[in-house]
Amino acid sequence: MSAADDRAPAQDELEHSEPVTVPSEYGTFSVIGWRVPEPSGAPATEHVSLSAPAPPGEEDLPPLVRLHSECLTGDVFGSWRCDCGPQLHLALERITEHGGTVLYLRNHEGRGIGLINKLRAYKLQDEGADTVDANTMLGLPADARDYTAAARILTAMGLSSVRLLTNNPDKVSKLESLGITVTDVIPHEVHARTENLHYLRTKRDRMHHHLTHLTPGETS
Ligand SMILES: Nc1nc2c(ncn2[C@@H]2O[C@H](COP(=O)(O)OP(=O)(O)OP(=O)(O)O)[C@@H](O)[C@H]2O)c(=O)[nH]1
Ligand SMILES: [Zn+2]
Repeated sequence: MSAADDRAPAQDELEHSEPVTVPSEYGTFSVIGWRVPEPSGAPATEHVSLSAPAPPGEEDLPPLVRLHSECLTGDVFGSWRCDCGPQLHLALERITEHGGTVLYLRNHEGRGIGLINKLRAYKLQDEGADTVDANTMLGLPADARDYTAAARILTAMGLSSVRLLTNNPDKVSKLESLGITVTDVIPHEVHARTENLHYLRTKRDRMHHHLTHLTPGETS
């Protein structure tokens, strides 16, 4: 353990590791781990940023940023119930091509209700509820995500003005309310599948996501 690890951080202090290089199938990233105290006083959550430089000709644009909410089932296990896995892979590709940062938010699993509650919500969806009502039936918010940690990390990285990869207008307004300027909202739509079509239509119709091509196999 290093001297830095021994040091007791102030209660609301943002901690981070030094950047390390991670080569991957998408390209090479500069990766930083971030530890952000939860406002509730709950144990701090560890997040991770993956960044790549902008190519010549694109350095003067605000950086591309993807705020990716953790989805263990989609991101790691390749679940087809949602579009998270393909969205993550598309973001990593876009960031290595155009430069910018993927910020992987690990307190956002299940739109902020956690993994076990998300799986409980899946059970209710299998019994007929949609993704919004399933959360509500569990006595939980339809979307419990808080972007304070994301805004703190972006600010610490010097990214106060960004081009955001998202289909979710609520994500844009919440980030802007925390002091980050979103100069452009760049659609981040991936192929719909038969298995996630109902879920995506619910996101479009009830959560106002900009999803324009909801036929399996199509993307914008
Ligand atoms: N509670 C709940 N969470 C889900 C469900 N399906 C996916 N998620 C979670 O939803 C989060 C991703 O949110 P989305 O609404 O898919 O997309 P978004 O991040 O708001 O918007 P984009 O930036 O356009 O991707 C991840 O944390 C997933 O774990 C579900 O049926 N119920
Ligand atoms: Zn998912």
